[in-house]
Amino acid sequence: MAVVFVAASKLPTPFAEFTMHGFLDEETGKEHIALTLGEIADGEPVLARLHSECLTGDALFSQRCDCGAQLHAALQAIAAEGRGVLLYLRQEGRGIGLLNKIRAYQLQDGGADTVEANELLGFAADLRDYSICKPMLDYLGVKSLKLMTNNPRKVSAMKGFGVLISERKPLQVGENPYNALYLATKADKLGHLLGRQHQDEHHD
Ligand SMILES: Nc1nc2c(ncn2[C@@H]2O[C@H](COP(=O)(O)OP(=O)(O)OP(=O)(O)O)[C@@H](O)[C@H]2O)c(=O)[nH]1
Ligand SMILES: [Zn+2]
Repeated sequence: MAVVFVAASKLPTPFAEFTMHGFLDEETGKEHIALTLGEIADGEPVLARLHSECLTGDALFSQRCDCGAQLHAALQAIAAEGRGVLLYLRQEGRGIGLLNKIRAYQLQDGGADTVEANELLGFAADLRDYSICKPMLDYLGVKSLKLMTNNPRKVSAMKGFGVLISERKPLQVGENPYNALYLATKADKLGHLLGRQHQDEHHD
């Protein structure tokens, strides 16, 4: 079982006209997408975002999280550079799925934080598996990333799969009164690098 390429098309957006590549994970049946811009298979580091699905933030303007603002900012940055890749990964709710995320939000409405809510539902805090990224990047010919993320787990996961990370670019956008506690919990319990002191990190 593998993640296989199925079809590609143009995807015009307000930011740029991307190429959209569709992939099927034959093991889970999940359908993932890569948006690409420019020449990315030349071996040079590629501006990249590995974005986990958040229907509420990405499509419904939710302010409970920072996902929509991060998606917007990442596409804008790729368009400004004229070159890059965004993998849109269908691992909603850090891998627990949309309906369980709503259950988790209900628990958070009652006072739990985002990690406690997952645990109360019997899930680990973060169930995402980034191994799906590797065959997608291989298909696209991308070998090295300038990765837009605050999440060190994404950096170490990619390195573990042999993908070079030339640079981590912080992506701190979309903070608001509704997601302040959520972002603080990500920093405290999930290791996200959200302090003001974090500058771009260069890796060898
Ligand atoms: N279980 C759960 N998932 C959430 C909650 N809030 C947001 N999410 C999910 O968290 C994920 C966030 O994905 P990303 O923005 O790609 O990843 P990240 O770990 O925040 O790292 P960054 O690259 O720094 O943004 C999405 O799958 C959201 O659906 C929550 O309260 N509970
Ligand atoms: Zn979100």
